[in-house]
Amino acid sequence: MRTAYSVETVRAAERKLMAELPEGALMQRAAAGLAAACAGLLGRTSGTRIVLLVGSGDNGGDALYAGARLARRGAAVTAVLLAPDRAHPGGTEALRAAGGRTVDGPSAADPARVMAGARLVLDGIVGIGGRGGLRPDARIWAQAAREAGARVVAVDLPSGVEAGTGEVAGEAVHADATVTFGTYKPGLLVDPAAGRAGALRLVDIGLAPHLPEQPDLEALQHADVAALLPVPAAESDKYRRGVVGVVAGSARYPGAAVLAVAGAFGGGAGAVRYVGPAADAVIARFPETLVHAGPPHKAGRVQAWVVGPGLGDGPDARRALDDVLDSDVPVLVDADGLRLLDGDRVGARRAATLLTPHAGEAAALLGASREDVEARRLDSVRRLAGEFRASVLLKGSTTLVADGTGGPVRVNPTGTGWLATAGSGDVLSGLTGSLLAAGLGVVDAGSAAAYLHGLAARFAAGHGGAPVRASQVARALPAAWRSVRG
Ligand SMILES: NC(=O)C1=CN([C@@H]2O[C@H](COP(=O)(O)OP(=O)(O)OC[C@H]3O[C@@H](n4cnc5c(N)ncnc54)[C@H](OP(=O)(O)O)[C@@H]3O)[C@@H](O)[C@H]2O)[C@@H](O)CC1
Ligand SMILES: [K+]
Repeated sequence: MRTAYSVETVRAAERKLMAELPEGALMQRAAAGLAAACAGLLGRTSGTRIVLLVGSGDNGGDALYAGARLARRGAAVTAVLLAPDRAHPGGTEALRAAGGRTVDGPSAADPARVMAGARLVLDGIVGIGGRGGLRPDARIWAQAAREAGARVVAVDLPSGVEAGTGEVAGEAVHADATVTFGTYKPGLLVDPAAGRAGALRLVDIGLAPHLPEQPDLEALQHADVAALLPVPAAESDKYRRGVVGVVAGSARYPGAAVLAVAGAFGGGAGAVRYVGPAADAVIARFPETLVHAGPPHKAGRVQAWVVGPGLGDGPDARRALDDVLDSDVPVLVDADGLRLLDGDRVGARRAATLLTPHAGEAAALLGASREDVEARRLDSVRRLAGEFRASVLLKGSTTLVADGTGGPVRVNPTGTGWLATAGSGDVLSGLTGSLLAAGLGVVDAGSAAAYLHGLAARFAAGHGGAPVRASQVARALPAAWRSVRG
């Protein structure tokens, strides 16, 4: 599991750790890890041109000390000091002593000339002390770095992103890799900031013992998902494996029912009950489905419900939604179900409720704009969970799952742009419902399902990548299970 902590928590842990260590030791640990990562990336340091972009804080100090280490290995290192009179004094001295040179950033006439021939640029403009996007001087240098074709390695964070939230208020560095210290920060895992970070590398500086047990953010990895997935034992029957009920589809959108049921089978439910007007289409594709035409509560035993995909917004849809919300088993509400949702009814439920909006649906629920939700994903998912007193899975490039009780938010690392296709959300809803029916908690079910779903899309897109349809994502779910369990 990858975990991330807020900036305040990181600062508090750093203070405790620093109190145990000699002055400057922590920065040396960071710089040593950073220099080693850069040397690894370059392969050869001797004679290699490296440019450091150095801001006014300790982030610039890390870059300068790492630059000094690389200069001692034979690299030709130039530090561009963006605030020359406030650049880290010890770091500047160490770099010069190692044979590196410094350039006054704001008064340099031609950034392109400074960058010429650089294979690596270290972004030490700003780290966890940053606020807002890149300032104009920094922007010019970040742009010159990209135009020079150098690999950009961000120190701790890509400069210009909000470390604690993943927001990007203005311009930010686009890094090929980020070397971060002590722990991941939310901005490295949540978009839009995560999309600027490139490949992540964590350098151990001894911070872990000083961090609280509960992180702010968690990202599952293969082994975590494998441990969550239900595997049938010899004595399992369909109820032990979980029966999931799917209330989805309409005369107009029968396909949504088929895709949600496909997802439900892909989640390993012992049985899938379908309730709604698209039974013929469902049976034609999945003859093993148990179909029912009456109200959901008369459908037979169900251990979790999925309601909403392609449901439409007529009176039948509303009745079916309310019927399911009156049940005492976990309920996942998606798509049209979210448009019809009665917040009081959700708040009054005793069993768990999981809302699974995409950004547009989340915006409607929050009375915000879609752009706002996309720009502030972490804040949006937490607000939704708080307002509806429910768990929320916010779909998108970095899908988030919040439980509404202030526990860690889960962020999905397997997402892919290929998933932005009609019907892929229907597959996810069925898949998640299946895991709920098997007895997983809402956050575990949502995050494990998002993980498998992303992986399945990647497998369906294949090596190199090709467009996929939602039904292909569902078909690739067994491969995703095998990959995780193997
Ligand atoms: N603490 C530790 O133990 C360890 C910390 N470590 C390292 O220290 C980093 C944190 O260092 P930090 O606290 O000095 O802050 P930092 O991020 O360098 O920037 C602060 C300065 O930037 C400025 N600034 C603000 N916004 C800006 C913007 N948008 N664009 C441009 N400039 C902007 C602002 O200046 P001002 O607003 O006054 O002009 C402020 O003074 C951390 O990320 C890690 O790399 C490691 O060595 C491990 C041990
Ligand atoms: K940085």
